Amino acid sequence: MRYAVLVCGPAGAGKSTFCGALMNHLVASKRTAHLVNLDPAANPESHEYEPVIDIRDLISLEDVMGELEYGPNGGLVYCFEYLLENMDWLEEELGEYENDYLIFDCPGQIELYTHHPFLPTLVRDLQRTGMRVCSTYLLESQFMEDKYKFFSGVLSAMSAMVNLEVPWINIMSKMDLVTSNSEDPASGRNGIRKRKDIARYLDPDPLLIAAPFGESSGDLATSTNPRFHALNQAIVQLIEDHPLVSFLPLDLSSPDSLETVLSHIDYTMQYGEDEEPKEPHDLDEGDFVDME
Ligand SMILES: Nc1nc2c(ncn2[C@@H]2O[C@H](COP(=O)(O)OP(=O)(O)OP(=O)(O)O)[C@@H](O)[C@H]2O)c(=O)[nH]1
Ligand SMILES: [Mg+2]
Repeated sequence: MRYAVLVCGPAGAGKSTFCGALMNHLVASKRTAHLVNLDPAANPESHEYEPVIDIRDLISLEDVMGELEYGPNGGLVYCFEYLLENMDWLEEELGEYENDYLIFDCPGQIELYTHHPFLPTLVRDLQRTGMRVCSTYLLESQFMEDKYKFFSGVLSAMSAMVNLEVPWINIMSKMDLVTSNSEDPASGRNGIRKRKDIARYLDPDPLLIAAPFGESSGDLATSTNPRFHALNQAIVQLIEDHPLVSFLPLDLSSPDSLETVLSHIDYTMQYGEDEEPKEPHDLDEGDFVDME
């Protein structure tokens, strides 16, 4: 059985860093894993591990921009369309990896996750070749500093999730930054200082945007334009009715945190089907203890 873990999320969410950390962790646990780079714009030095398969061997953004005179965004879309037309290239490259765990570092263009057919087509192709696919979606912890930015992140995660129809794990990356913030009483602009506040973001509480929250946030009813109140209310209702998104915290400075995330990934793919299926580590109060 072959396993594919897609690492998705907006630009700069920490996808490539997470891929490297996951590779390190798997190698240290004596498991075979390989990195696949699907980002045509990736800097060759951005990966700690040399990718075994690299979209840049098929097409690179530099060439597209240079030869076809595309701008960076049009160029990226061109690269993915080119890959979709040449999926036999990817299948051939993947053919060498039987019984392996493949980590796909995806590009950070949000369009790819919301409405471009690239990822759904890729997933269907991978599944057709008998791979078990799961996707992770990273949002960085700085999103928690601004409720509106945070909920737009939640909505984009939701949109990507319903678009892809594979087992899905949302990850709040760069949690180490929240820890260092919390040591500084002057920071935590929106009151992300206490454990229970973090919990309201990891398991998004729609009331964060419906009602005033924390001392420093002010009264949202007066701080936002009344024209948006009905929209906010509708978003609150949507998230309340469809609580699809919750986040696993990822703090790369803690090996336990990475292990917890990995155990969830393994569990959703039922990694090692001959073995007893493992329960994922419980995400309990203890996971936040060292964040205080
Ligand atoms: N503090 C902290 N910084 C991180 C962490 N992960 C990534 N970063 C930093 O965030 C920036 C972006 O990280 P990348 O891993 O390149 O993010 P990406 O999602 O691959 O970015 P794109 O491929 O450009 O979309 C880099 O400067 C990293 O050093 C983390 O866990 N903690
Ligand atoms: Mg990257």
